[in-house]
Amino acid sequence: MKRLRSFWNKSVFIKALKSQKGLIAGAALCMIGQTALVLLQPWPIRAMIDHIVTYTDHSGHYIDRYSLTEFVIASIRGLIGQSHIQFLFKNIGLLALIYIANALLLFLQNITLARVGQNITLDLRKKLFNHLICMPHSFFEKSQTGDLTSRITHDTADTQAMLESVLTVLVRSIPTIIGIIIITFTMDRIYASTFLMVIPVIYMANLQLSRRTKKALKEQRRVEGVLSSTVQEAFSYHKAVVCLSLEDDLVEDVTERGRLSAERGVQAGRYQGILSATMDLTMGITSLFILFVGVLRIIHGCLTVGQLMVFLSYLNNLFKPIREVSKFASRWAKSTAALERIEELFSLTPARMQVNEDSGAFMAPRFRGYIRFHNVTFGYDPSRPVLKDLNIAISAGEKVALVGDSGSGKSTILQLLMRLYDPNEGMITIDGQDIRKFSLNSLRSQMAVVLQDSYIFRMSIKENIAIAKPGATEEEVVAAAQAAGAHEFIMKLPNQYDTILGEGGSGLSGGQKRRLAIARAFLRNAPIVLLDEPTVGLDASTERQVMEALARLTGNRTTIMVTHQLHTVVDFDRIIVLSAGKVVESGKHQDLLAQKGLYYRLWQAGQSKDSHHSPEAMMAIGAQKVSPLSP
Ligand SMILES: Nc1ncnc2c1ncn2[C@@H]1O[C@H](COP(=O)(O)OP(=O)(O)OP(=O)(O)O)[C@@H](O)[C@H]1O
Repeated sequence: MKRLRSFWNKSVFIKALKSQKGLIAGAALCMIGQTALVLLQPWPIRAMIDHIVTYTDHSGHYIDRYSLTEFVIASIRGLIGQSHIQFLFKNIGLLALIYIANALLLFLQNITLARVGQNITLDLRKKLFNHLICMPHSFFEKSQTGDLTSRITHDTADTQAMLESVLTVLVRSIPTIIGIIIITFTMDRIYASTFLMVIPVIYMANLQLSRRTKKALKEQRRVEGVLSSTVQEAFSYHKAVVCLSLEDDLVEDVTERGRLSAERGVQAGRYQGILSATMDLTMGITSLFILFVGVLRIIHGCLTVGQLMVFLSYLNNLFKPIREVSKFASRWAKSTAALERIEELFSLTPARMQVNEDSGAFMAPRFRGYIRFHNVTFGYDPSRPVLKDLNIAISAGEKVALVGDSGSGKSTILQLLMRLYDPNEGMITIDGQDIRKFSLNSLRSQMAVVLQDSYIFRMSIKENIAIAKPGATEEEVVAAAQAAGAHEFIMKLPNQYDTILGEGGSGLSGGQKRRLAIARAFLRNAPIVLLDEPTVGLDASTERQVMEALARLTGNRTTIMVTHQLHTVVDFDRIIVLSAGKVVESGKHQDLLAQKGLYYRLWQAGQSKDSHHSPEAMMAIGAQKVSPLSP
């Protein structure tokens, strides 16, 4: 009960439902109306039949008396004047009204349910995406993107079925079945008992066959899921497929899975065929049974012919609600499974993932760029700190390199500065103000970031650059590309700035992608520049071009660059050397080399890869010429 109450109060789905209560009530009213009409429907028929049986001569003598014209005239007279066939018009009119009202209610119910379903799906998708996109990167590293996508697209849509089946069963099917039972019992208790016997027969036949059909369909979907992953993988890794000559194997694999899927499809089709044939047969046999017992009841004088018609009509109307009830369990299971998968994601908000904006957060003023880490301790898992009691001060306009062993916490420092995470202890300030006081947007928009992966989206070059500054003009985009040294290669592309880039920037070289990222950073015109391995993986000449562009970008902005390529930062104002989350050395390149500590060893290790930059040689020639990032 407690769990249910907590679900009721906290569930995102229930909240979405509550926001649609007006429309849901509307759909429920339509269903209630339909239930009443289904129960009413046989009564005019009963009235007509009993009237005919009681008052009409059905010996057959009069059949030849009327010609067609006389028949039409007599009917019209009956309609306009007092006549014994008035009852016919009255009841047929009533039936017509029932059918029209039923059609109208069905139409209203369908459009209302479609609207509610779509609103709920939209609401869930929006909230879920919003929730997930704010998760830290580590979450996506651990999750399967395909699974997350499926939860946002399919599971949110499956919850629609839940609402529809609950409403249908509670408001239409069960009340219809109960209504029919009550009415038939008030008419003829004995006959109604035989009538009651057929309900479990229809229910069980339906349940058994739907289960088997569902199982076959589920198996088919599973095989198709594997098939689509294989196809997706083959297309995504097409280059590897060609290089490893995997085409024939893949064709065989896809054909085999396709064959399995087709087999399951045929099996499901067979069950569906058996299901509908069995349902038709059950319906026929139960109708015969009801007819047989009904005629006996008439012969015994316990029932009128009209009442028998009511029973037969109700029997006909019983099949649909029973079918709906028997399908309910499986629909409910499917929808609740989808809902659980959605709620599971919403519940993923451990404290360490939360970077909340203070209620009193304000727009940060334009930064000068004085950054300080005050006794910062942080761990992705707080019990295992990555940074320990870290103190760093970076003056406005200073260029600082963060170097050190792999895993020493360099990139984490940048992430804390961008507030992707908050320190477990200590504080980070910019221009003397705790960064938690600023609104996240005003903080992050004052940082230009260039990472080793340039994150090129599937859109035009122009749009790819302009995302750094919403509303940027074409002139601004071109100026940023020029400053980043990207303009020349862009102009050589077939559609220049309008060239649509492939997924992940396919079609561009690593250096070109990096320059697009720098163009974005230029456009942002931020006082703080954060660079995380911006030249990794580039050849010497491309690296030089990228470093030249970066030198223009950093200008007199506060710059923090994380790198393992020490020769790119030799002329930085300061190099901070980290080891196991602590600052172990700090100073200029030459001084650090002279200390012969960790930096010296890292430098040496780097030089063994590139003999041109031996420490001695560097000390001799001076760093100034090596790095284009010289002020
Ligand atoms: N999202 C994360 N979740 C959990 N642990 C993480 C996460 N990101 C990094 N770490 C861990 O934190 C430590 C520091 O990582 P960080 O990326 O800051 O180091 P780094 O010095 O930049 O390393 P590298 O030079 O290899 O890029 C590493 O042990 C890493 O495994």
